[in-house]
Amino acid sequence: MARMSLEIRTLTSPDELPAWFRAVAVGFLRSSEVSDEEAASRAPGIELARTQGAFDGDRCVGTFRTMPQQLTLPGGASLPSCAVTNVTVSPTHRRRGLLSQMMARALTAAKERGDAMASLISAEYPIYGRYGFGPAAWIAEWEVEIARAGLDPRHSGPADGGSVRFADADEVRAVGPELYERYRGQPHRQGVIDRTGRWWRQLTGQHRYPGDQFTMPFFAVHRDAAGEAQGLVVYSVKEHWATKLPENTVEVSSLTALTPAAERALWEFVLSIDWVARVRSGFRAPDDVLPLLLPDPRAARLQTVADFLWLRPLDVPRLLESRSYAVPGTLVLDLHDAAGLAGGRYHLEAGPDGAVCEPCDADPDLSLEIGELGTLLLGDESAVRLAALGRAEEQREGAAASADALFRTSRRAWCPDVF
Ligand SMILES: CC(=O)SCCNC(=O)CCNC(=O)[C@H](O)C(C)(C)COP(=O)(O)OP(=O)(O)OC[C@H]1O[C@@H](n2cnc3c(N)ncnc32)[C@H](O)[C@@H]1OP(=O)(O)O
Repeated sequence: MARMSLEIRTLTSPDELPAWFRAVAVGFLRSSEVSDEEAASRAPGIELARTQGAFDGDRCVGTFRTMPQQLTLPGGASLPSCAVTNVTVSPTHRRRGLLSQMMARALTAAKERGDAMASLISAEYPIYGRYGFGPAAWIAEWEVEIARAGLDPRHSGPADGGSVRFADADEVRAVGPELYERYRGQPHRQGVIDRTGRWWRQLTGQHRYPGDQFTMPFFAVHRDAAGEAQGLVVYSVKEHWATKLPENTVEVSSLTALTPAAERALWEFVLSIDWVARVRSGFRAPDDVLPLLLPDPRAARLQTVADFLWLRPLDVPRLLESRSYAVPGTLVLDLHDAAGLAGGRYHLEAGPDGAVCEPCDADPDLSLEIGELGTLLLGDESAVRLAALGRAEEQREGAAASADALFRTSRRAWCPDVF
């Protein structure tokens, strides 16, 4: 049998994109065909220099792409992350190391570029741990049965004296991006990522792919008493009538609120629409307040809890110096990184006023794989739990609890967007 000649390389010409998009569609089991028209409409979102293909002769059998991303850390600062997406290897070429090679190239490039970390949303749990990624933020989804929730349909409107009004696509494009920028800079928004102009154009139907089934969603903006936009909810309605009884479902795709009053007002709004029997929350932070806004929280039934955002540290001092810490403390971390990108021993001196993290030779307090630091970075996992699981090793008794005192956050990390 002739041996295959497999080549992995960065795409060099937009002419290669149609075959590359077809390979993505095949890898994701979507279709074996992507029209040239659709490929052309997807091409402007792609940075060729960050797009890899695996080729068997002239056939594209593997895909891997990265994008620039800003990712918020505890405290509200954000750092550049190398966002990984469109990872596929054709079923005919799997388990021969193609992904491993594309990942190694992408992480090396990200490190050289100065990205502090890499991020992705993992299709399956077991794929990315081997490359130094760890699950850093989880999602939860609820379905609220309105009849059981006990809400008073005569509720008196937003607690801040503001209003909730529908907005059209133009208003959303005018108000949404700035509102969201303020949102992702708030102190407890760790895990939130930036949204591009293209993201907003897609949301509002200004940018559509040929063949997409787009229906304009409903947009409602909450403004406070001074008229300042403080929140935006985006939802669609799944229609169902059961012999003259309305059984419609509101499906929230995004709810962003800058204040607790706006958050409450927008949830109460979507929970009080006539003809609606159920509200699906969409993917939210696992500690979202939604159930507790209901007189009967059990009316919010949990549908999904799952890992979502995975992080791979690339620049440990920058990551640990850029996040916030509620209490003062010091910790020496011994980080193992088989890829040689971010491992080593680091001394962290942290506190509410800032942190210094430097390479050192001191005796370590805690030893762990680099991916476990990805898991701890946003404060969503306990080092004590990782130690109990054998995923972190205490070199000093009590070090895991000290790490938790430093790293854990009062609100849970959340990434609102799929990328
Ligand atoms: C960010 C995103 O885009 S997530 C989307 C990921 N893509 C998909 O899930 C689409 C369907 N799957 C695929 O296309 C491929 O199977 C991929 C991309 C997941 C893996 O590609 P491959 O080229 O087969 O991976 P590769 O051969 O480099 O695997 C390296 C190691 O990871 C393991 N591995 C790869 N995929 C998986 C998996 N899905 N589950 C468990 N282990 C896996 C391999 O067994 C191998 O282990 P080994 O080194 O101990 O032998």
